[in-house]
Amino acid sequence: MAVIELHDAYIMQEVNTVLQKVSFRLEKGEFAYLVGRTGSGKSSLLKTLYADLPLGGGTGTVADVPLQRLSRSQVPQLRRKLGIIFQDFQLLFDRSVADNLLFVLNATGWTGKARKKQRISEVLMRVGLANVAGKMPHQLSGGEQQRVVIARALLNEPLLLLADEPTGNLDPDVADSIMRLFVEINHAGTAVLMATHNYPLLRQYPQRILQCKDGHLLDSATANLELSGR
Ligand SMILES: Nc1ncnc2c1ncn2[C@@H]1O[C@H](COP(=O)(O)OP(=O)(O)OP(=O)(O)O)[C@@H](O)[C@H]1O
Repeated sequence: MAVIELHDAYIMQEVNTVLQKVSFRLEKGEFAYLVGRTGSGKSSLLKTLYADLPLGGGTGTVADVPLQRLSRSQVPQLRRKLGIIFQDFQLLFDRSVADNLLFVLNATGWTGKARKKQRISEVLMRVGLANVAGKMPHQLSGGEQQRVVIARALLNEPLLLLADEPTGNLDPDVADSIMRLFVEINHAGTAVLMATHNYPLLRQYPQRILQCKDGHLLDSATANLELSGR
């Protein structure tokens, strides 16, 4: 079963085509990196997959939701099936870690105080942060904050995690531990598509690679990629 299936898809920023004729499938439980020089279209592709940008042409399905002609009301339905780890989705700094997570549970229709509390401890435990629920985000290190962002993405047991540079701005040891967390989550059955510039991690944890290049998406599953430089 595919969690992402694009066929001749056009990835657009307003009237400009960023990527053309993009076709690939990501299967349930699969892991793939998304690489490419700065400005090559990685974020635009991810944004199209979670319906922040409209599909410019072709067809696409993410977690069984068709992307073409998606109505506003279907966007939350799609996003509930995804975990999104993106610069645009940072923690709310005016409330505690638990309240950040609660905010998402409330927005996605969870009910029952005890159930919500239970789910919050489960996801924090899952990312190795059992004791931070009452802390404010600014009391945490960058790596801990990123773990909370990952915990938040796991709240609704997503089929697919979309991550944009989740190890950016972290020192190498912390980046490595975040990467191991992604591998663990993936082994538990969640598909992962991760945009990254972190070539050492890519070599250390080899996986399928999708590369944005010259307006096209290349796939290590079907082509030899040249990955020198950014
Ligand atoms: N909000 C926007 N409006 C118009 N054009 C945009 C917008 N965001 C990005 N673009 C353009 O779309 C193209 C692809 O950008 P995108 O952010 O997808 O690249 P990227 O591969 O994610 O880059 P980076 O590695 O720097 O994050 C670039 O030419 C960029 O200038």
